[in-house]
Amino acid sequence: MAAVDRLHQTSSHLTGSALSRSSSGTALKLSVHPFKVTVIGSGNWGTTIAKVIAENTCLNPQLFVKDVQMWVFEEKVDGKKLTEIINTKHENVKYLPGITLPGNLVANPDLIDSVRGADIIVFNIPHQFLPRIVKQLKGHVQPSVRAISCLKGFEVGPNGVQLLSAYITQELGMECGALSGANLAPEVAKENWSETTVAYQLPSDFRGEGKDVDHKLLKALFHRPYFHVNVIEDVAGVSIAGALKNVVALGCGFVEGLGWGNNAAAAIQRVGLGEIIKFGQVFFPESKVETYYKESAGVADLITTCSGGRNVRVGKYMATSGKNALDSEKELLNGQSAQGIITCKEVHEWLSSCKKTNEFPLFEAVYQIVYNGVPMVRLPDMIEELGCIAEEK
Ligand SMILES: NC(=O)c1ccc[n+]([C@@H]2O[C@H](COP(=O)([O-])OP(=O)(O)OC[C@H]3O[C@@H](n4cnc5c(N)ncnc54)[C@H](O)[C@@H]3O)[C@@H](O)[C@H]2O)c1
Ligand SMILES: O=P(O)(O)OC[C@H](O)CO
Repeated sequence: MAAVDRLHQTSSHLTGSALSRSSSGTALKLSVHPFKVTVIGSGNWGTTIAKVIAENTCLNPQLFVKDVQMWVFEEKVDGKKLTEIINTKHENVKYLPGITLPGNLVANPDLIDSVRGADIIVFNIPHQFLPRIVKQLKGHVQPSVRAISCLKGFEVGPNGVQLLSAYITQELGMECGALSGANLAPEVAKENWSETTVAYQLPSDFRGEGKDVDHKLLKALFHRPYFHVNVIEDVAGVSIAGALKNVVALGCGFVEGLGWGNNAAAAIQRVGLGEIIKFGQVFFPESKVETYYKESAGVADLITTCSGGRNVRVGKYMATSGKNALDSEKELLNGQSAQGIITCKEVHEWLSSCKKTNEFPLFEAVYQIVYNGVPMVRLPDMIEELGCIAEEK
């Protein structure tokens, strides 16, 4: 039963709320019942963010149920079920090897069972799997549940281009925010200091402090001494920056793999940042330009992704090996996903449908290189040519 339902059932014998201080130092009104948290996904970042959450639920029993369910797409590793390995060895040996996970993080192969009674669901899977997950969840989660999406990408379909948080809200009825930042999973997992941005808007049916998810509660859930959280309202800006920087990182990988050096990589990031901001302004006017330069989810994530993320590595490998994107991803990432490969296709489909590909020449060039075999050396010319066509119009 969700905390809010339990809250309503027991409200007759409530005597009021008390003030508590979370491990992040934030003063919070106590929830009548602690919030139960489920993480859907257990990849490189999924496992890392589940570790962060489980550390906080353990430290804040007044706010959260200690055990955190983590849904795992079951697979065998050396003949053993991954869930069993995680629950006995406390290590995700396939997707986050070498990192000890908290004992209160429980791997669960049953999606529906993992969300039973959850008050907060954190979505953290490669976004191509989201429609199937959401379909399975329908009818098994209450709209009163709140969600945070750590996914990077878009949903392009009959409703045009959609943020993944909006897609989750549309399909499951639950309010959904976003978490994104300069957060390469292996560094966060090792507890090296970094920052992130959580974006969440209080829904119209907000039930009140201590009874519902708000900015203070989200800070208590995600903030760690090594993982500094800033909570804002701009869900669109955070999501757009997180999705599109992966496309820019592929472009960066191409010029690095071609051996063109730091200046070329900086040029790609400059053009990329401009296109990210423009995409937000044109298609999601509610997004705020300041998010892109002030927040970790903005330019900081662009820099870190273009320095050491999986997309830049895939782009570079494509350039040095001559292999295509999917083969490069498979050979380099051991089952992990470089989300820029799918995102550049989603962006191309959307821009084509509204005849605006020329206005985003870097995004379009990356798409043409990945899907139509256009030579990478044409990247500078394509950026210039397409940009000129757009200006002439
Ligand atoms: N890794 C990072 O550094 C990082 C950081 C921030 C955000 N993100 C974002 O978080 C999201 C999740 O990334 P990740 O790194 O956790 O995943 P990942 O790239 O490591 O992908 C592997 C995961 O996909 C799962 N999977 C494989 N086939 C599946 C299927 N058919 N159905 C459902 N799941 C399946 C695997 O079980 C595994 O959990 C992505 O959108 C990514 O861009 C990643
Ligand atoms: O490894 P990537 O390229 O998926 O990027 C990881 C994160 O998004 C960086 O913050």
